[in-house]
Amino acid sequence: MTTLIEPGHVPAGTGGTGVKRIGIIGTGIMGADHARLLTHAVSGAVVGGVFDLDDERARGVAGASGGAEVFTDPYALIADDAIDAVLIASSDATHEEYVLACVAAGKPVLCEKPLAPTVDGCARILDAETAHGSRLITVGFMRRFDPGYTDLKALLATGEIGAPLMLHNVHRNPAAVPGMPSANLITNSAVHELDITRWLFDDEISEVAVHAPRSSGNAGGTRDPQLLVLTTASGVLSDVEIFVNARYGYEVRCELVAETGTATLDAPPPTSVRRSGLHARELPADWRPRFAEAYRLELQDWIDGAGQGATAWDGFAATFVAQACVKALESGERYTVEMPSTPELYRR
Ligand SMILES: NC(=O)c1ccc[n+]([C@@H]2O[C@H](COP(=O)([O-])OP(=O)(O)OC[C@H]3O[C@@H](n4cnc5c(N)ncnc54)[C@H](O)[C@@H]3O)[C@@H](O)[C@H]2O)c1
Ligand SMILES: O[C@H]1[C@H](O)[C@@H](O)[C@H](O)[C@@H](O)[C@H]1O
Repeated sequence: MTTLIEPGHVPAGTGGTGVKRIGIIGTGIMGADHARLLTHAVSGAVVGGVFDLDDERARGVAGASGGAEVFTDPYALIADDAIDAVLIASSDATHEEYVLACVAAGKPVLCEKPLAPTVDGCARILDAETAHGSRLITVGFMRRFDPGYTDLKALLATGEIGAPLMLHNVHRNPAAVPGMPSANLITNSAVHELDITRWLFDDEISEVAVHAPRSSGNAGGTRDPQLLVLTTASGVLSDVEIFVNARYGYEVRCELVAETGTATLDAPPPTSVRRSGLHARELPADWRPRFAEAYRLELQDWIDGAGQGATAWDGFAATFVAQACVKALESGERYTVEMPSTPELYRR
């Protein structure tokens, strides 16, 4: 039986060892990567159990994690007393049912972003957690732990470059599934920038517009790229270029413009190569190398119960803004975002 935990903390492990046994649901790219980090790079945790609809994947990750139990029923994993906390890394649309089951079992859960792809789904999760009465849910907005973004936030707090005015974000993936719904660029990818904008400025997004040029010939009918223009309640403008078929590599960067200075977040690898008339740096193929340290810090924070991760409210808020952006994309109009007031549970 799990004791009351606050906020989103993983409880002390069973057996008095202090080591927490984590159950992972979804052992694809992210589930496997989190399992690797929990096993080799995070202290105080082991992978205790895994479940995936694809049994072979689950077995592979269990083997690589030192022989974790392979469950055939995800709800049995959640209910198992030997599992102290659950990490959900299955596909977006499945998050809600698993998070709700974790809350019903009183079990801490780290859910990959988005908390749920729809506002209704996020609202049902908020209702369940607020009825439970304490925070169990952490959402995997790992950029909050990325050293580049935390430097930007610390710099703003010093006042050295004055008050923020604009944030220009670039978010590019090499390739997406052909014909992917255009809304996914917002709900699955740009949702990171929606969260980072709220977190960096400690401000709500109050208005959104989305522009799309002609789509790339590589996008298979998806509206790609897109340009989101977000305005915060205090009047900061955050624009997001999201381009998921950029082909050349994975890249996330931004420039913060403030009243007396600017700051650029780039994450070039430390080594550059000069040859054949080129001066080049390699770009990663996906998010794992780019945000490796952020994932490690996010997991360590969760295991330690330090509570710096995004809450279910942050997950709700990001999806709430994402939904307004989807409407803006579809209609070509601007939308005012009327965020509901923050429930008491998340005001502390
Ligand atoms: N924070 C980040 O930077 C980041 C990066 C990539 C993906 N993600 C998120 O992580 C999640 C997983 O993404 P991925 O890239 O690993 O995808 P993936 O397709 O590689 O893996 C998803 C896995 O979930 C399994 N699955 C599907 N439905 C399931 C169900 N009902 N129950 C259990 N397992 C199920 C699939 O078999 C697959 O193995 C997604 O929600 C995605 O948005 C987050
Ligand atoms: O699911 C992934 C993940 O969230 C990455 O962090 C993001 O950069 C990608 O665009 C998205 O497709």
